[in-house]
Amino acid sequence: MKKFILSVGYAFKGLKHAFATQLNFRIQVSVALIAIAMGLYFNISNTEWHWITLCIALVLMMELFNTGIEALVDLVSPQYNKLAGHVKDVSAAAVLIVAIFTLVTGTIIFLPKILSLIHAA
Ligand SMILES: Nc1ncnc2c1ncn2[C@@H]1O[C@H](COP(=O)(O)OP(=O)(O)OP(=O)(O)O)[C@@H](O)[C@H]1O
Repeated sequence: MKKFILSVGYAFKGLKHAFATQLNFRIQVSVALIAIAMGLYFNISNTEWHWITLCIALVLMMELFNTGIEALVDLVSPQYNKLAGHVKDVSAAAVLIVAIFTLVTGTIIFLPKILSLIHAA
């Protein structure tokens, strides 16, 4: 049990480190909070909450993996290395894919609600 609590502590240490050092992670957390506020405002359905929370989890998870991979590349290859560059680029591409998926999902869920709010005004 003590080992489990320690592991959770290390995970929170990682979160704190990513938040303190990564501007992108702070932006993504802010966007996630805005999405949650919009979900509450528009009173979205359970299914829509599932999609929104899935997107939030995927984006934050991919950014954390990307941060870890970047740190590992910098550790093992501080000098310019073509392969090291590829590793970072591919890792960044994974974040991009999830970001596009999130943008599409957010648009499908929120755009009709925003438009009907505008029309009702
Ligand atoms: N050691 C390296 N060898 C070759 N190319 C690299 C190396 N380090 C970085 N690059 C290239 O520069 C790009 C940007 O790298 P960088 O480490 O600045 O990442 P970043 O996405 O700007 O991350 P952050 O700003 O969060 O540190 C990489 O995607 C890669 O193309």
